[in-house]
Amino acid sequence: MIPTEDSDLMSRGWIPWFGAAFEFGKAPLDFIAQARAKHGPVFTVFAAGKRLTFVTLHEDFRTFFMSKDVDFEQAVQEPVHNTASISKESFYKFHPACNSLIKGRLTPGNLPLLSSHLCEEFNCHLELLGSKGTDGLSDLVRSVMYPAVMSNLLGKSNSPGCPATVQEFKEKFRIYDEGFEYGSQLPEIFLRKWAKSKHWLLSLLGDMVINAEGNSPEFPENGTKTLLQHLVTTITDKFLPNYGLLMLWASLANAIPITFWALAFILSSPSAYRTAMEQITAVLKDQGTERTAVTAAELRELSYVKWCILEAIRPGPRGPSLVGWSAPQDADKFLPNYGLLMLWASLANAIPITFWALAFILSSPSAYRTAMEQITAVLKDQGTERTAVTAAELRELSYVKWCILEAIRLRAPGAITRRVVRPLRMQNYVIPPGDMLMVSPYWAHRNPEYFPDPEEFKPERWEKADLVKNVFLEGFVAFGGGRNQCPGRWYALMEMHMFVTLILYKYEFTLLDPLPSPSSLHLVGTQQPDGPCRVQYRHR
Ligand code: HEM
Repeated sequence: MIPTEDSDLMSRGWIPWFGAAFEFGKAPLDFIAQARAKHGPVFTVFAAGKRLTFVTLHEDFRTFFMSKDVDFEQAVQEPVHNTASISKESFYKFHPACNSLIKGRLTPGNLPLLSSHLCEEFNCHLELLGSKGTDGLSDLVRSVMYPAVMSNLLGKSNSPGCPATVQEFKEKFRIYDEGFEYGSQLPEIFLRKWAKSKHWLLSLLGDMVINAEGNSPEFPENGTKTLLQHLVTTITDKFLPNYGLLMLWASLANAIPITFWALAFILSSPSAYRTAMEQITAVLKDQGTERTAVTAAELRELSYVKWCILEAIRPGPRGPSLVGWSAPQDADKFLPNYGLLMLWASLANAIPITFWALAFILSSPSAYRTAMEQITAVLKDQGTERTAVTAAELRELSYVKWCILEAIRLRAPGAITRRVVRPLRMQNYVIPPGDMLMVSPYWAHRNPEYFPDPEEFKPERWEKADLVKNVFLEGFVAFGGGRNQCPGRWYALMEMHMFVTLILYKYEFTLLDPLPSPSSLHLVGTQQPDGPCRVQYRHR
């Protein structure tokens, strides 16, 4: 245990503290629960060279999300650098614009611009599953959702087209996603296979950015561009004022001081002054001094004056040196890297959750019955080949949405983080600047005060949430909170809701394995299953 570091503040508790990298690293999710039971609601773990201070009481979450003494960007900058090779400078410059862009494009009001295209893509990729088969449920969900969501957010030409390219993408993305947590903390040389996948994905994103730069709207029916096209425009446009500034700077900052030095050198050297003046008067002859013309031809004859200028430019102990600028090429240097981050954020959480939602529904006879009754009542007797699911129909499919929210609750991200930038008071403690402040949505959702029978899959609990007004249940923090709350949450809910509805409407399933447990290996993001979950499926 160590004392708090700010003795000026009134509350001077001792934060329970322990160096526990090894136990923590083995199964971090389990470790958090054990540490909380043993040490109370606020405790610090020293792991991977960092102090991680966990806050576990709901009453402290508001401070975590809203306090000006904690910072999101400072918490994630280094992981972003390690996982997407974005420089610190570029990250601080572009992150706010990227965040506002995604938030703005994926508001509930904008989703109808994307949803009918997404529905077509789901239909098309679901048909590729064939009329029957046996597969891992998780793999099956990925095979359909990856290409459909990529087409919807990045553009049709940027979505893996044939089964072989889908397979290749799935494999590279799986390695990248599974190693994301370690990759965010360790240099690439310790993670060769992971680094290879990362560079493969970066190069893929490089090609995608080139495709996106064409900039004609991807969805001509409503003039909408893809999220990637908007990202390209945002980053390039944000740089435009910088180009302008650089050009202004370049045109003034060097030439004018050099002119000063050339004059100063000439005036302080009698022989240089004499020679320069002889040449100038010989060339310009006896023009008037009021409007004196100096033509290009005359400049060519004024060689000595030019030498004086070149001598002033020459870097040396007394002379100024010219600073070059190469920033224009840097403007979009990191575009593929931002693209990769966006791609990861859009696939890494929603797709495992879709797997869990389906697995929970299929393994609970009553949930399955209720969901199917609702789906068949709402979609009526449309054909199962090209099934349209509109926004209005999704609104009627409330039970399916509850199932999805319940799956998110049970498999919520292991931890989200902020960096403490000024001493932060919480409970009886003062948390010192530099600490990484951690909240675990996974454990927060297991607090029986907010979620009775917390381990049970109970979709009905969501009846109390005002989902029409987009309000979740109290205590639900799967999407984080405050200024940096997940900007993709409304899109995530829409895509999962639509996909689960479609696949259950089109196919009958038989579970071949018991419901797997969640793996406690990772803190970043939603959980993966820790064992197989195979299904047999057949077209209805
Ligand atoms: C079930 C699905 C999802 C979950 C549980 C989830 C959860 C989260 C969480 C917890 C954060 C951090 C928030 C914080 O620290 O307060 C986050 C950030 C983010 N999410 Fe999601 N997310 C999901 C789906 C998506 C989707 C589908 C997209 C994009 C289409 C997306 C885009 C992002 C982005 C870009 C960020 C980073 C925001 C920033 O840098 O400020 N997410 N998400």
